[in-house]
Amino acid sequence: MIQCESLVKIYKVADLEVVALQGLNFNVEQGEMMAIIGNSGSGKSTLLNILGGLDQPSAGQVRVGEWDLLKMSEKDLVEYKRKTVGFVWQNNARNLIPYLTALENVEIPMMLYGKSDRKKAMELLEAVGLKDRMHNKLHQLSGGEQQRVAISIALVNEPQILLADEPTGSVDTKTADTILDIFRRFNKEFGLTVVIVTHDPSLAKKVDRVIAIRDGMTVSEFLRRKEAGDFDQNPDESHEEYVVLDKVGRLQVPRDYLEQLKVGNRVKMEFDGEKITIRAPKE
Ligand SMILES: Nc1ncnc2c1ncn2[C@@H]1O[C@H](COP(=O)(O)OP(=O)(O)OP(=O)(O)O)[C@@H](O)[C@H]1O
Repeated sequence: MIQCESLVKIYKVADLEVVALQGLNFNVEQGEMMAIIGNSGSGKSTLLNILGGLDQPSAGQVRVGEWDLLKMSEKDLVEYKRKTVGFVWQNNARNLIPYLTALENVEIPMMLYGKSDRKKAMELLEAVGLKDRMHNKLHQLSGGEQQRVAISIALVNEPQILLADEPTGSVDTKTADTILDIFRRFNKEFGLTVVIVTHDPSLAKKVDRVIAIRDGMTVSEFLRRKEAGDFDQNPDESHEEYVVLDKVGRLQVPRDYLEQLKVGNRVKMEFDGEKITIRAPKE
Protein backbone atom coordinates (compact mmCIF):
# COMPACT_ATOMS: atom_id res chain seq x y z
CA MET A 1 0.00 0.00 0.00
CA ILE A 2 2.80 2.44 0.94
CA GLN A 3 6.27 2.15 -0.58
CA CYS A 4 8.99 4.66 0.19
CA GLU A 5 12.43 4.18 -1.25
CA SER A 6 15.55 6.21 -0.44
CA LEU A 7 13.45 9.15 0.71
CA VAL A 8 15.41 12.33 1.31
CA LYS A 9 14.00 15.55 2.69
CA ILE A 10 16.14 18.61 3.12
CA TYR A 11 14.69 21.77 4.60
CA LYS A 12 16.47 24.97 3.70
CA VAL A 13 16.21 27.78 6.21
CA ALA A 14 18.23 30.84 5.20
CA ASP A 15 21.75 29.45 4.60
CA LEU A 16 21.17 26.36 6.73
CA GLU A 17 20.18 22.93 5.46
CA VAL A 18 18.43 20.47 7.74
CA VAL A 19 18.40 16.87 6.53
CA ALA A 20 15.17 15.53 8.00
CA LEU A 21 15.11 12.25 6.05
CA GLN A 22 18.28 10.68 4.72
CA GLY A 23 17.50 7.79 2.41
CA LEU A 24 14.62 6.32 4.32
CA ASN A 25 13.07 3.03 3.17
CA PHE A 26 9.62 2.19 4.42
CA ASN A 27 6.78 -0.12 3.40
CA VAL A 28 3.29 -0.69 4.72
CA GLU A 29 0.98 -3.48 3.59
CA GLN A 30 -2.63 -2.85 2.77
CA GLY A 31 -4.81 -3.41 5.84
CA GLU A 32 -1.87 -3.18 8.24
CA MET A 33 -1.92 -1.25 11.51
CA MET A 34 1.59 -0.19 12.42
CA ALA A 35 3.52 2.47 14.27
CA ILE A 36 6.54 4.65 13.61
CA ILE A 37 8.55 5.48 16.68
CA GLY A 38 11.42 7.91 17.12
CA ASN A 39 12.74 10.72 19.26
CA SER A 40 11.87 14.33 18.69
CA GLY A 41 13.44 15.55 15.45
CA SER A 42 13.98 12.06 14.00
CA GLY A 43 11.81 12.84 10.96
CA LYS A 44 8.50 11.18 11.85
CA SER A 45 6.23 14.13 11.08
CA THR A 46 8.19 14.90 7.92
CA LEU A 47 7.50 11.36 6.70
CA LEU A 48 3.82 11.60 7.61
CA ASN A 49 3.46 14.96 5.84
CA ILE A 50 4.98 13.46 2.70
CA LEU A 51 2.64 10.44 2.89
CA GLY A 52 -0.32 12.76 3.37
CA GLY A 53 0.57 14.81 0.28
CA LEU A 54 1.21 17.91 2.39
CA ASP A 55 4.91 18.09 1.54
CA GLN A 56 7.23 16.74 -1.18
CA PRO A 57 10.50 14.88 -0.66
CA SER A 58 13.74 16.33 -2.02
CA ALA A 59 14.64 12.96 -3.59
CA GLY A 60 13.58 9.32 -3.60
CA GLN A 61 10.36 7.56 -4.44
CA VAL A 62 7.04 7.36 -2.69
CA ARG A 63 4.03 5.42 -3.85
CA VAL A 64 0.73 5.08 -2.04
CA GLY A 65 -1.67 2.60 -3.61
CA GLU A 66 -2.06 3.55 -7.26
CA TRP A 67 -0.49 6.99 -6.75
CA ASP A 68 3.09 8.04 -7.36
CA LEU A 69 3.21 11.03 -5.04
CA LEU A 70 6.03 12.66 -7.00
CA LYS A 71 4.19 12.60 -10.29
CA MET A 72 0.81 13.91 -9.30
CA SER A 73 -0.86 16.96 -10.82
CA GLU A 74 -2.45 19.53 -8.47
CA LYS A 75 -5.84 18.02 -9.34
CA ASP A 76 -4.66 14.49 -8.50
CA LEU A 77 -3.26 15.74 -5.22
CA VAL A 78 -6.59 17.25 -4.18
CA GLU A 79 -8.30 13.98 -5.11
CA TYR A 80 -5.68 11.98 -3.19
CA LYS A 81 -6.01 14.09 -0.03
CA ARG A 82 -9.78 13.88 -0.20
CA LYS A 83 -10.22 10.21 -0.90
CA THR A 84 -7.16 8.22 0.03
CA VAL A 85 -5.87 9.60 3.32
CA GLY A 86 -7.40 10.74 6.59
CA PHE A 87 -5.45 12.61 9.28
CA VAL A 88 -5.52 12.65 13.04
CA TRP A 89 -3.18 15.07 14.82
CA GLN A 90 -2.32 15.38 18.49
CA ASN A 91 -4.24 18.62 18.96
CA ASN A 92 -6.94 17.98 16.42
CA ALA A 93 -9.59 19.43 18.66
CA ARG A 94 -8.04 22.86 18.06
CA ASN A 95 -9.47 22.72 14.55
CA LEU A 96 -12.97 21.92 15.76
CA ILE A 97 -15.64 24.51 16.53
CA PRO A 98 -16.28 24.73 20.30
CA TYR A 99 -19.78 26.25 20.20
CA LEU A 100 -21.16 23.60 17.80
CA THR A 101 -22.21 20.10 18.83
CA ALA A 102 -20.08 17.03 18.13
CA LEU A 103 -22.56 16.05 15.41
CA GLU A 104 -22.45 19.48 13.74
CA ASN A 105 -18.68 19.36 13.82
CA VAL A 106 -18.75 16.10 11.83
CA GLU A 107 -21.39 17.42 9.43
CA ILE A 108 -19.44 20.56 8.49
CA PRO A 109 -16.62 18.82 6.60
CA MET A 110 -19.27 16.69 4.89
CA MET A 111 -20.90 19.89 3.62
CA LEU A 112 -17.55 21.19 2.43
CA TYR A 113 -16.98 17.99 0.47
CA GLY A 114 -20.43 17.87 -1.07
CA LYS A 115 -23.45 17.20 1.02
CA SER A 116 -24.16 16.61 4.66
CA ASP A 117 -25.27 13.14 5.68
CA ARG A 118 -26.62 13.26 9.23
CA LYS A 119 -27.18 9.50 9.42
CA LYS A 120 -23.60 8.76 8.46
CA ALA A 121 -22.27 11.40 10.86
CA MET A 122 -24.26 9.78 13.66
CA GLU A 123 -22.97 6.32 12.73
CA LEU A 124 -19.40 7.57 12.82
CA LEU A 125 -19.85 9.15 16.24
CA GLU A 126 -21.48 5.98 17.48
CA ALA A 127 -18.56 3.96 16.15
CA VAL A 128 -16.14 6.01 18.25
CA GLY A 129 -18.29 5.57 21.35
CA LEU A 130 -19.94 9.00 21.42
CA LYS A 131 -23.55 7.96 20.88
CA ASP A 132 -24.69 9.65 24.06
CA ARG A 133 -22.57 12.77 23.66
CA MET A 134 -23.13 13.70 20.03
CA HIS A 135 -25.59 16.50 20.84
CA ASN A 136 -23.26 18.08 23.37
CA LYS A 137 -21.36 21.18 22.40
CA LEU A 138 -17.72 20.49 21.80
CA HIS A 139 -16.53 22.55 24.77
CA GLN A 140 -18.65 20.31 27.00
CA LEU A 141 -16.61 17.26 25.98
CA SER A 142 -13.34 16.05 27.52
CA GLY A 143 -10.08 16.18 25.57
CA GLY A 144 -10.32 12.46 24.78
CA GLU A 145 -13.91 12.79 23.60
CA GLN A 146 -12.95 15.74 21.41
CA GLN A 147 -10.16 13.63 19.94
CA ARG A 148 -12.73 10.96 19.11
CA VAL A 149 -14.84 13.57 17.29
CA ALA A 150 -11.70 14.42 15.31
CA ILE A 151 -11.25 10.73 14.46
CA SER A 152 -14.84 10.58 13.15
CA ILE A 153 -14.07 13.58 10.94
CA ALA A 154 -10.91 11.93 9.61
CA LEU A 155 -13.06 8.96 8.59
CA VAL A 156 -15.84 10.96 6.92
CA ASN A 157 -14.50 10.29 3.43
CA GLU A 158 -13.89 6.61 4.10
CA PRO A 159 -10.14 6.93 3.47
CA GLN A 160 -8.02 3.86 2.72
CA ILE A 161 -5.26 5.06 5.03
CA LEU A 162 -5.40 6.82 8.37
CA LEU A 163 -2.29 8.80 9.28
CA ALA A 164 -2.19 9.59 12.98
CA ASP A 165 0.52 11.89 14.37
CA GLU A 166 0.79 11.46 18.17
CA PRO A 167 -2.98 10.79 18.32
CA THR A 168 -2.83 10.05 22.03
CA GLY A 169 -0.24 12.67 22.91
CA SER A 170 -2.49 14.78 25.08
CA VAL A 171 -4.77 12.18 26.68
CA ASP A 172 -4.41 9.80 29.64
CA THR A 173 -3.50 6.11 29.28
CA LYS A 174 -7.08 4.84 29.48
CA THR A 175 -8.27 7.25 26.78
CA ALA A 176 -5.20 6.36 24.71
CA ASP A 177 -6.24 2.70 24.87
CA THR A 178 -9.79 3.60 23.82
CA ILE A 179 -8.44 5.52 20.82
CA LEU A 180 -6.20 2.61 19.84
CA ASP A 181 -9.16 0.23 20.15
CA ILE A 182 -11.13 2.44 17.77
CA PHE A 183 -8.28 2.35 15.25
CA ARG A 184 -8.03 -1.43 15.63
CA ARG A 185 -11.74 -1.88 15.05
CA PHE A 186 -11.73 0.17 11.84
CA ASN A 187 -8.61 -1.71 10.80
CA LYS A 188 -10.21 -5.13 11.35
CA GLU A 189 -13.74 -4.36 10.18
CA PHE A 190 -13.08 -2.09 7.20
CA GLY A 191 -9.50 -2.97 6.31
CA LEU A 192 -8.39 0.59 7.09
CA THR A 193 -4.58 0.84 6.90
CA VAL A 194 -3.39 2.72 10.00
CA VAL A 195 -0.02 4.42 10.43
CA ILE A 196 0.56 5.87 13.89
CA VAL A 197 3.49 8.17 14.66
CA THR A 198 4.55 8.34 18.28
CA HIS A 199 7.49 8.81 20.59
CA ASP A 200 5.79 6.62 23.21
CA PRO A 201 7.24 3.06 23.14
CA SER A 202 4.39 1.60 25.18
CA LEU A 203 1.81 2.82 22.68
CA ALA A 204 3.86 1.67 19.72
CA LYS A 205 4.04 -1.88 21.05
CA LYS A 206 0.26 -2.15 20.95
CA VAL A 207 0.41 -2.79 17.22
CA ASP A 208 1.83 -5.72 15.25
CA ARG A 209 4.77 -3.90 13.72
CA VAL A 210 6.81 -0.92 14.82
CA ILE A 211 9.46 0.86 12.77
CA ALA A 212 12.05 2.85 14.68
CA ILE A 213 13.41 5.96 12.97
CA ARG A 214 16.64 7.66 13.98
CA ASP A 215 18.24 10.63 12.22
CA GLY A 216 15.85 10.32 9.28
CA MET A 217 16.50 6.63 8.63
CA THR A 218 14.69 3.44 9.57
CA VAL A 219 17.01 1.64 11.96
CA SER A 220 15.08 -1.22 13.43
CA GLU A 221 11.79 -2.99 13.28
CA PHE A 222 9.83 -4.65 16.09
CA LEU A 223 7.57 -7.51 15.08
CA ARG A 224 4.94 -8.94 17.34
CA ARG A 225 5.75 -12.52 18.30
CA LYS A 226 3.27 -15.10 17.04
CA GLU A 227 2.83 -16.49 20.52
CA ALA A 228 2.27 -13.05 22.07
CA GLY A 229 -0.94 -12.71 24.06
CA ASP A 230 -3.18 -9.67 24.19
CA PHE A 231 -1.95 -6.16 23.54
CA ASP A 232 -1.74 -5.31 27.25
CA GLN A 233 1.22 -7.63 27.69
CA ASN A 234 4.64 -6.28 28.64
CA PRO A 235 5.94 -4.90 25.31
CA ASP A 236 9.45 -6.28 25.86
CA GLU A 237 8.01 -9.78 25.84
CA SER A 238 5.50 -9.33 23.03
CA HIS A 239 7.81 -7.98 20.28
CA GLU A 240 11.09 -9.07 18.76
CA GLU A 241 13.55 -6.44 17.54
CA TYR A 242 15.25 -6.69 14.11
CA VAL A 243 17.83 -4.41 12.52
CA VAL A 244 16.61 -3.14 9.16
CA LEU A 245 18.67 -4.18 6.13
CA ASP A 246 18.18 -2.13 2.96
CA LYS A 247 18.19 -3.35 -0.65
CA VAL A 248 21.92 -2.87 -1.12
CA GLY A 249 22.82 -4.56 2.16
CA ARG A 250 23.33 -1.54 4.41
CA LEU A 251 22.33 -1.71 8.05
CA GLN A 252 22.79 0.64 10.97
CA VAL A 253 24.73 -0.81 13.89
CA PRO A 254 23.36 0.60 17.17
CA ARG A 255 25.53 3.47 18.36
CA ASP A 256 25.99 2.05 21.86
CA TYR A 257 27.34 -1.24 20.45
CA LEU A 258 29.94 0.70 18.48
CA GLU A 259 30.82 2.81 21.49
CA GLN A 260 31.33 -0.30 23.59
CA LEU A 261 33.52 -1.80 20.85
CA LYS A 262 35.47 1.49 20.79
CA VAL A 263 35.65 1.55 17.01
CA GLY A 264 36.11 4.53 14.73
CA ASN A 265 35.06 4.50 11.10
CA ARG A 266 36.48 1.06 10.23
CA VAL A 267 35.64 -2.44 11.50
CA LYS A 268 36.51 -6.04 10.65
CA MET A 269 33.64 -8.13 9.37
CA GLU A 270 33.85 -11.92 9.24
CA PHE A 271 31.43 -14.50 7.92
CA ASP A 272 31.76 -18.11 9.10
CA GLY A 273 29.00 -19.59 6.97
CA GLU A 274 26.36 -19.08 9.65
CA LYS A 275 26.84 -15.70 11.17
CA ILE A 276 28.50 -12.39 10.52
CA THR A 277 30.75 -10.94 13.21
CA ILE A 278 31.80 -7.33 13.47
CA ARG A 279 34.89 -6.59 15.55
CA ALA A 280 37.33 -3.80 16.19
CA PRO A 281 40.37 -3.94 13.89
CA LYS A 282 43.53 -5.30 15.49
CA GLU A 283 46.02 -2.54 16.42
N1 LIG B 1 9.49 23.28 7.99
C1 LIG B 1 10.70 23.00 8.45
N2 LIG B 1 11.73 23.81 8.22
C2 LIG B 1 12.96 23.51 8.65
N3 LIG B 1 13.29 22.43 9.36
C3 LIG B 1 12.31 21.57 9.64
C4 LIG B 1 10.97 21.80 9.21
N4 LIG B 1 10.20 20.77 9.65
C5 LIG B 1 11.02 19.94 10.33
N5 LIG B 1 12.29 20.41 10.32
C6 LIG B 1 13.47 19.75 10.91
O1 LIG B 1 13.56 18.44 10.39
C7 LIG B 1 13.93 17.51 11.40
C8 LIG B 1 12.85 16.43 11.53
O2 LIG B 1 11.66 17.04 12.02
P1 LIG B 1 10.28 16.25 12.25
O3 LIG B 1 9.26 17.28 12.66
O4 LIG B 1 9.98 15.42 11.08
O5 LIG B 1 10.67 15.33 13.48
P2 LIG B 1 9.72 14.48 14.44
O6 LIG B 1 10.38 13.17 14.59
O7 LIG B 1 8.33 14.50 13.95
O8 LIG B 1 9.83 15.31 15.80
P3 LIG B 1 8.71 15.57 16.93
O9 LIG B 1 8.48 14.26 17.61
O10 LIG B 1 9.38 16.57 17.82
O11 LIG B 1 7.51 16.12 16.24
C9 LIG B 1 14.13 18.33 12.67
O12 LIG B 1 15.51 18.61 12.78
C10 LIG B 1 13.34 19.59 12.41
O13 LIG B 1 13.91 20.69 13.11
